[in-house]
Amino acid sequence: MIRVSVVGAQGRMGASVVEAVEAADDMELSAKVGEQDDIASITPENTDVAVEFTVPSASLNNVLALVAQGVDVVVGTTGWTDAKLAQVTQALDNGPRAGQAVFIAPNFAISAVLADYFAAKAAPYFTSAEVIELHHPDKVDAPSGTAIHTAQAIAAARAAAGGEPMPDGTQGEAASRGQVIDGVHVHAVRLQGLNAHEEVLLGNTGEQLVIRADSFERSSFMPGVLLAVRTLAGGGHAGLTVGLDAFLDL
Ligand SMILES: NC(=O)C1=CN([C@@H]2O[C@H](COP(=O)(O)OP(=O)(O)OC[C@H]3O[C@@H](n4cnc5c(N)ncnc54)[C@H](O)[C@@H]3O)[C@@H](O)[C@H]2O)C=CC1
Ligand SMILES: O=C(O)C1=N[C@H](C(=O)O)C[C@H](O)C1
Repeated sequence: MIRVSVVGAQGRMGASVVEAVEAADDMELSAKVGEQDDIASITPENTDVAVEFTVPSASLNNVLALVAQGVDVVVGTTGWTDAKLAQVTQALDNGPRAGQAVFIAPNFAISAVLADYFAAKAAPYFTSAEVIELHHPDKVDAPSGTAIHTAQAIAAARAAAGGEPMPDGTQGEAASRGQVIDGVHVHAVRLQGLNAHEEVLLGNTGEQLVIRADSFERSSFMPGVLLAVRTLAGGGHAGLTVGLDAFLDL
């Protein structure tokens, strides 16, 4: 049995992970840790993999604490920057156990992972690309971690193909054009009734490709979370890995 502890267990995602772990035949729930609990209670003696879904302001410290304890971590919380990722890599290098692993996914839903992948594949063939993410109004961060990741992937694919900057006649600063991430405009919608959705618009003269992913329920993230837990528990992924595509045969 894989012993799993959940950090942020009382949150929307944390509670779904608790349910998914309890329903999995090959896993057992070890600890449920919330904001008021001591994360140091999670140790290699009681936990094979910790799953972390909290808030961007707390996630880095949680991950560093778990790595210092010698615990492998699957992270779904957003807000990761290159500087934060570098701190995780450094912590892993100094971890108390050989072969320690941290896995971070901007999105665990297969639809979103594939949308991201297809967008990067398509990007070099289009003059313009913009990203629209749409979420429930309780979400604290904007734009979504997924949209940032998608924009970066589009920009990298365009740059690798030697693409020109996108045409845009807007004059001066215009907030309504969204946040520009690596040259790609990203727009965030918060709407009651939505869960997690993303559209990538790709345009050429006279044509458009729309790639859309919809997570209607949080259950859509659970197969990806469990895949990551099983993969880390199986070993062989020492160090920091980002993105569920690393564990898929794409
Ligand atoms: N990677 C993915 O596929 C997905 C990622 N997310 C991300 O996961 C994160 C959590 O989302 P939700 O569950 O909707 O938020 P939420 O607000 O429902 O839950 C966050 C929980 O973390 C707890 N918390 C805050 N600080 C903590 C700390 N220091 N230690 C332990 N617990 C702490 C809060 O008390 C709360 O219960 C967000 O960053 C969100 O964007 C959400 C859905 C899917
Ligand atoms: O907060 C959410 O709900 C989600 N957060 C992640 C993100 O910011 O990309 C993943 C998914 O979009 C749901």
